Amino acid sequence: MKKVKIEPKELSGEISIPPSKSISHRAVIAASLSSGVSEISNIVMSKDIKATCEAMKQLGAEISEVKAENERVKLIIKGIETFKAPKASIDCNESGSTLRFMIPIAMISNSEVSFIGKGKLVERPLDVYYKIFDEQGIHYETKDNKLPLKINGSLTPSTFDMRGDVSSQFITGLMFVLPLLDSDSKITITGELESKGYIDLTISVLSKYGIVIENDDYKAFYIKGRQVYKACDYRVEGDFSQAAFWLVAGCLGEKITSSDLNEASLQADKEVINIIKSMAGKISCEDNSFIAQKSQTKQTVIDASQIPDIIPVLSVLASVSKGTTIVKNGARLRIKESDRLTATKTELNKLGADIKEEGDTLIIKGVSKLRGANVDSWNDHRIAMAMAVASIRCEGSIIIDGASSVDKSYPNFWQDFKMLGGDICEQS
Ligand SMILES: O=C(O)C1=C[C@@H](OP(=O)(O)O)[C@@H](O)[C@H](O)C1
Ligand SMILES: C=C(OP(=O)(O)O)C(=O)O
Repeated sequence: MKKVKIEPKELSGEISIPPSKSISHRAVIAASLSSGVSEISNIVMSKDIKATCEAMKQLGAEISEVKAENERVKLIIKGIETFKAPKASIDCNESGSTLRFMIPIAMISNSEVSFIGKGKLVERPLDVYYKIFDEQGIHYETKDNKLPLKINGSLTPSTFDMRGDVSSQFITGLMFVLPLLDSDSKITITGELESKGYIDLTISVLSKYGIVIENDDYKAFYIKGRQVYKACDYRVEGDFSQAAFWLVAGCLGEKITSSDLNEASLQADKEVINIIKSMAGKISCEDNSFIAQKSQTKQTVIDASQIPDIIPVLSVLASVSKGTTIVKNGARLRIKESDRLTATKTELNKLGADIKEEGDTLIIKGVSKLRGANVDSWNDHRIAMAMAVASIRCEGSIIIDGASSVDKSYPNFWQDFKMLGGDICEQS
């Protein structure tokens, strides 16, 4: 689907939130590294999760899909017995998580491995790994620091000094493999660790598979070598990054209930609840469902450093809230599927929002209404979905180009939008 045209309408109803993409990646990898068979239920085979499954299969995991309800599947994963050398390049498509997680894992095969990808992934930074390869004398080839990347060598247990402000995905990547090395390792973080919640998720999923990582206040992580992954059945909980779209939609329109979320979740983007409440958004919680209702919201200050994925949709809410909202510490938003600071500002301003970018800060002055216009997703799923939510408050129809970018994480997004009453039609 290239373009969608949306006629402004308030949405309402109940939505079963799709499973967490971040947890799905981690569960698929941990099960693939385990001895024995694991069942991972409540998975959506979005493009990113498919890329991770294909990568683990290339290394020797056996993964089969059992159809469950709606678009969800259960994966039966027989863990890798002997690591295989990948026969072809590992295609990470547009998934930063897949690339940063798979690099150290594929190196266990101790053969030459190569990585390819598409879109902005080709240029998303990998320097944190290149520094480690240089320190450990690992041979790698890349042109202008872009994919494709070839690596020949394996990691040695060590103390790894890693920057905390580029992407937490490098730290998660090492956490998958350091337990398998033949002696102990330590990761020390230089600077402040951003996206901490994603590290909590990694440690939590790994612990279910028998792996222990000691966290010394996010400044250092101690990882014993010679640990063994043990197969474990796992049901993936709902995704707060995706729920954010419907929670904002509920505050802009009518009542929307987002179900299948875990009230006690470790997901960083659960913070969306506190942020919307701080903006006077009406959100209540009942039995792991969150109910959002039409609200007159007001300005706030949002620190983007721990929650980069929910900034586009929170900017939609801020655009039609009273007062001026500040989104600060957004530097890492520029190295996602798009430059999310510029994309959010540019596309929402086309709809009549009043957003300025100053350094890595967005200054969002609330306006009383938005207007219809043609906007672009910048091939970023989170921009496409944020624009769809913005349509609720537009005074004319909006056309979103690059609508199929949602397939990266939420292939059923447009069906769900329609199910809640959205008036959309596909355009060629
Ligand atoms: O580990 C993960 O699952 C993720 C970590 C975050 O990235 P950064 O650590 O690069 O901010 C987040 O933006 C991404 O969507 C998923
Ligand atoms: C940035 C994202 O994912 P990734 O880094 O895995 O591409 C995302 O899902 O918004």
